[in-house]
Amino acid sequence: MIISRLLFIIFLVSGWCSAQGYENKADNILIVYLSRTNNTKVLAEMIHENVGGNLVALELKNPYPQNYKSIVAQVAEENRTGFLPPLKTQINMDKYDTVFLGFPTWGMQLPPPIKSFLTRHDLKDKTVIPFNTNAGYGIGSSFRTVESLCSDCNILEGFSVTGGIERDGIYLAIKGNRKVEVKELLVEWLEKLKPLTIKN
Ligand SMILES: Cc1cc2nc3c(=O)[nH]c(=O)nc-3n(C[C@H](O)[C@H](O)[C@H](O)COP(=O)(O)O)c2cc1C
Repeated sequence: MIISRLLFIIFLVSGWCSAQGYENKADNILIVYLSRTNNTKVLAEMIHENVGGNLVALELKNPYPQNYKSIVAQVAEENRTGFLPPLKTQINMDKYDTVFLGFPTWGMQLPPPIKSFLTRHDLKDKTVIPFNTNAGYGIGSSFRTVESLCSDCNILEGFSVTGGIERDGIYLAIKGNRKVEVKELLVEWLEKLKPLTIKN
């Protein structure tokens, strides 16, 4: 009796997985993201729920200051000088062929740690899919910079939504009804990508 119930559960779960359509590729999918106030992290987790794969938060050797004005000033200086902050997170890219790359907009640009990631990891010939949250001012030059730092990657259509407004004390904004709304948009986007990311 217990065994037949167990078999039934396995049957249901495997049916659900194949309905997602990503099951063959899950081991080859990396979802890597930078997030300070967790909005981008929520998107990363939603993508992970839908496509599986490995979920990795990028960490820095020297974390940014907590204070908003201090981080804004530091990021502006890093962007000005082209400084690439060293990463604590090192990823062996060999086993991945699809990389979901998540980041907030910082100073209307790609955050320096993502520039570090793209510069210090070999993503040649991999499929790269950017996703982003911002305070309502959009992606700025961030997606274009992904393209230029990853010119030998196959970059697919990215996804971007409004997240928090740290400047005004609004930190995690993708929660409650807003989370439900964002999830619908995100699933719609993933459905469009599916034929491009699954190779049989
Ligand atoms: C240093 C810094 C710079 C930012 N610059 C911008 C910006 O130029 N445009 C914008 O729309 N939002 C900007 N933001 C807001 C974040 O993009 C937004 O809050 C995002 O949702 C944060 O994502 P997270 O919660 O994953 O860290 C900035 C935030 C920080 C900390």
